[in-house]
Amino acid sequence: MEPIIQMTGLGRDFHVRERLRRRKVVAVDDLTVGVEPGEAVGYIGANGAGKSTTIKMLTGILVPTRGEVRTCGLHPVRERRRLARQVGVVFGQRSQLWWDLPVQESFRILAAVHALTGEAERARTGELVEQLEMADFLTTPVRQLSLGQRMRAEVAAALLHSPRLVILDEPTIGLDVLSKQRLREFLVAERRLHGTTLLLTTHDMGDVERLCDRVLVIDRGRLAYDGDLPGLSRTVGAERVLVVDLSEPVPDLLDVPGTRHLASEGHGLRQRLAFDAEATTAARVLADVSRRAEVRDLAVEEPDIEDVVRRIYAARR
Ligand SMILES: Nc1ncnc2c1ncn2[C@@H]1O[C@H](COP(=O)(O)OP(=O)(O)OP(=O)(O)O)[C@@H](O)[C@H]1O
Repeated sequence: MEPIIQMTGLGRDFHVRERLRRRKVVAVDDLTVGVEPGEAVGYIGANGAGKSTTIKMLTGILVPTRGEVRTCGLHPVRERRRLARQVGVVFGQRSQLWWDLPVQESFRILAAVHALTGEAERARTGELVEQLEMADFLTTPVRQLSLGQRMRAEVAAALLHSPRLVILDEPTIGLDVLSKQRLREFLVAERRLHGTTLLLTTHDMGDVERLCDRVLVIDRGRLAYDGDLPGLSRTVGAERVLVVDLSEPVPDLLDVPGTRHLASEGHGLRQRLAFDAEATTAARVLADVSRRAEVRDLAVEEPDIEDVVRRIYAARR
């Protein structure tokens, strides 16, 4: 099958004026990545790493300086209108809704733009209204919506024409826990029902954990990692954490080989020990702890993904 996104040696420079000089900023460099139909890909990186620039090239907003890009088999700049029929884009910070119109009017206009009419329009709008729980604010002008409501309306607007590829730039930024959860559940369902391909940039690792089966890390314009989340943790040797509940309070377990004591609660009844999964195992740490105190319960926590990404950047400096 033809990849839905294919970037080959893709690059984009900007020339910025600094006092009297012009300085070249290489925003994206030598990016070669293919995304297959149906994949859900998290595109992550620090501020200024080049995520938005990549998305703008994928959607035809920016012309690349170097290399090639095909989105849905199309040339994004030259075939931008054809591409718009197959791609839905959500920019967390920018709206494609009409500020003074009720939400449902925006949907009607967008449906007309995409030549979606009659029963097809009713069915798709009905599906989105139900799944994104928008019935209560369909007649409310967009400017009066809460952020969570507006984001749901934005996502519905971008997905009204059932695009094959949905690109989301920071879709959950600023949302409360419940709104985030709703939006994520919707995207998971949309993908399951329609085989939609997702590409999302985010600083929220919860988005990546719950939505994506592949992660691309971009660092200063270049691809730093391409694989799954557990692999990302292994690559940087991130620590896991053993949490032990003990039968009686004991002093902090500071000398368990291969571990770092993180914290104690309840005068030492619960202790948290970080360990490097490459250097030792949870079983070995547990055996050592058991020699010092009776363990009533335990849990092993996976690496904190924020920490993982910080380590990737640090390793490349
Ligand atoms: N229009 C522009 N003119 C000049 N420089 C730009 C322009 N757009 C982006 N850049 C520069 O290109 C680099 C990459 O920016 P980009 O917006 O793609 O990063 P990002 O990963 O999306 O960051 P963020 O997470 O902060 O949104 C940065 O150094 C940025 O300052």
